[in-house]
Amino acid sequence: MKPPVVSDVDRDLVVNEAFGPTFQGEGPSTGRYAHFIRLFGCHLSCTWCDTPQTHDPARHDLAAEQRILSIEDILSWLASTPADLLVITGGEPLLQPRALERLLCAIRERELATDVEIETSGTIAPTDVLISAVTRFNVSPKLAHSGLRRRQRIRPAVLRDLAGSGKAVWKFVVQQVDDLDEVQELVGTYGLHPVWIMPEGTDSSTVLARMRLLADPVLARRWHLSTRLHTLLWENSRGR
Ligand SMILES: Nc1nc2[nH]cc(C(=O)O)c2c(=O)[nH]1
Ligand code: SF4
Ligand SMILES: [Mg+2]
Repeated sequence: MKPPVVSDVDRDLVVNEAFGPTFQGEGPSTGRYAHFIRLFGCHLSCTWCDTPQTHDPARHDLAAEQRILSIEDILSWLASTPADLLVITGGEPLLQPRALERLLCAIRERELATDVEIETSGTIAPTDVLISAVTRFNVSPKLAHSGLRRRQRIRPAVLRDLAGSGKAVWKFVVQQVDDLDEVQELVGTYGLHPVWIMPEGTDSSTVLARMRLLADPVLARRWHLSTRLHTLLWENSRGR
């Protein structure tokens, strides 16, 4: 079966799931009451991807995983379930910039969320409208263990744009202590700040074990440590 095409039409978003309330599980806002929109589609293919249902036709029936939602549909959902923090994730949300701009501007106008965060891989530059409409980009540049070639995962101009936006935090997914040297190289080369280290893992025992290994080495580098709160609480459940 041919995979569905993600198009950037202005009035609709191609969505995998919308869910909440739950807690933001990752990064600086961990523990905040939050609603999520998971957009469909990703141009990358990390070996350990935890959301292959957004883009991988070898593992999922993509036609069954995608929903076309109009911006009005999403606004009505938010109006009926007041959001403090709205998190837009994926997949790669920045593949649908125009519709996202319209959504975020309408959310601002109607005051349907206090804060909006976008989770992104740091390989697609955000538009100026998106930069002004979001509270923060949680950017996760991928390391070598993602299995991607360096030129696929590290886009210097995009990293510089995001760093220059003043709205990016850098959340690196790490498997082992040695990965921190690779993070250090990227941080130094592109001037990335602030740095959050998050363990890779989709079950609570892996997340906890890796956090314990990473804690002291992360402190020694004066970086921040993120858990994956939703994984500790609910393992790999969908819609959490
Ligand atoms: N609770 C919760 N927090 C999250 N933070 C980032 C997520 C993601 O999938 O990008 C995520 C997620 O899937 N669930
Ligand atoms: S960038 Fe994110 S959604 Fe895309 S393959 Fe990597 S982990 Fe999965
Ligand atoms: Mg996730």
